[in-house]
Amino acid sequence: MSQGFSPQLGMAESAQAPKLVYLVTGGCGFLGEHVVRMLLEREPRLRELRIFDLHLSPWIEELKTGPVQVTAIQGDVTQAQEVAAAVAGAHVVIHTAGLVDVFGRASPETIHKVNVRGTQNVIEACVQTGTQFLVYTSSMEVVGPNIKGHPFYRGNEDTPYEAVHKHPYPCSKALAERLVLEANGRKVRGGLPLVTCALRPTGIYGEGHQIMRDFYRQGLRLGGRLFRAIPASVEHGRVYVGNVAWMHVLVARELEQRAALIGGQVYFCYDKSPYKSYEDFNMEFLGPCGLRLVGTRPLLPYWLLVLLAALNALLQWLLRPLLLYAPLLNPYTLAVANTTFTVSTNKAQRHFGYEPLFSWEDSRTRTILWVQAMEGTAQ
Ligand SMILES: NC(=O)C1=CN([C@@H]2O[C@H](COP(=O)(O)OP(=O)(O)OC[C@H]3O[C@@H](n4cnc5c(N)ncnc54)[C@H](O)[C@@H]3O)[C@@H](O)[C@H]2O)C=CC1
Ligand SMILES: C[C@@H](CO)CCC[C@@H](C)[C@H]1CC[C@H]2[C@@H]3[C@H](O)CC4=CC(=O)CC[C@]4(C)[C@H]3CC[C@]12C
Repeated sequence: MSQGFSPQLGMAESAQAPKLVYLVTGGCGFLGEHVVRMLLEREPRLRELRIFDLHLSPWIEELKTGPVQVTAIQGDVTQAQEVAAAVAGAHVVIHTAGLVDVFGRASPETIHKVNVRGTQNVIEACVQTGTQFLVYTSSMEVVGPNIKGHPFYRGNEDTPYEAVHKHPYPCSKALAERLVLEANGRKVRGGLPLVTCALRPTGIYGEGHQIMRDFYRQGLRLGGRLFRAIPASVEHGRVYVGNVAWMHVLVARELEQRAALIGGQVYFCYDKSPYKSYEDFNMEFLGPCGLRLVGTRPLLPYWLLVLLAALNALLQWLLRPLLLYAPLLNPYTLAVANTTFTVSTNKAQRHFGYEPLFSWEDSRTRTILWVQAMEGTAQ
């Protein structure tokens, strides 16, 4: 049961009638929306695009006027039947849906259920319905930073690193990634092998990034200032959302032709974004929007930040019966922000010809324009 998926876009093939059906889970999320739009722009063989999400966004309606059939499916990845119904007949699944929570908003059980069991449901749906190609959005968090705070400096997919986690989010992403990679080669309905791979973005930024929005609003509340908490020397890997989306589209396109090479592999998502600390990187966008980062060195000593983070965790636990207290600073986010983790690799280029679609200058400009368009700029 070959589904006629030919990733090499030869002239003859691209001129053929579009026939592929793609499913994007989490297609209304920050990354998912960019993947959806990128597919519509850059996958000429697309006949139908299914967008599966717990919460459907109104912008989907605008996409329905184009030549590709856009099907919105409100559903829950934790419900195996809903997933199987959405996957049936799809050639490719891009599984970006996930619960991204490092602030203690959701319980560890819920994070596990959505990220691990949800991924298991997607895999089983592919097997049952005969869908052969699965791209999973993993995360740098699968590798690190680890609980020991070891730096990962310009590492690649083969760099040795002790990946030990305790927090529910990285634990769930690591388990889910393992499930996806182990499923590579399983026979799907019809007898062909499932081909899977996992993409590991570092911290994604760009239009629609909720945490950037939060920092911007916090800066406005503080009179146009943010206060440095992390030393400028701690490098944190970042990658532009458009390039992450492009990597998903490209690897999905290449999965059949290069199944032996790509199947069962992991790829960090990378581009030409500069290596900087989390806060200095954010200032690349927030600075031109009128915010200022106060201090060349952290204003508070590290031990005090550790204490404040622990206090926040305690308050979260104490207040839980009454209200949800989930500030940005907690022991986990402090450890991640304060540990160098950057990647330097060309594996995606070698395996499936990935080059960033957006230069650093473009990525920066697009993100600045998005921040400026937010209500009440600080200028
Ligand atoms: N934001 C980041 O910096 C990074 C994100 N990632 C991964 O990228 C993926 C997308 O993340 P973001 O776009 O940032 O998050 P997001 O929260 O903006 O998007 C996730 C989407 O999944 C949907 N979703 C959640 N639970 C669901 C369920 N039970 N059933 C169906 N849909 C469900 C949400 O409604 C949302 O639209 C996630 O898998 C995340 O782990 C990886 C590395 C970095
Ligand atoms: C100490 C604070 C002072 O300003 C700064 C706190 C920043 C944190 C909220 C972020 C620092 C690093 C971020 C994480 C990182 O980019 C890797 C991630 C990968 C994912 O898969 C999901 C998101 C995240 C965990 C991201 C979350 C926010 C930070 C911890």
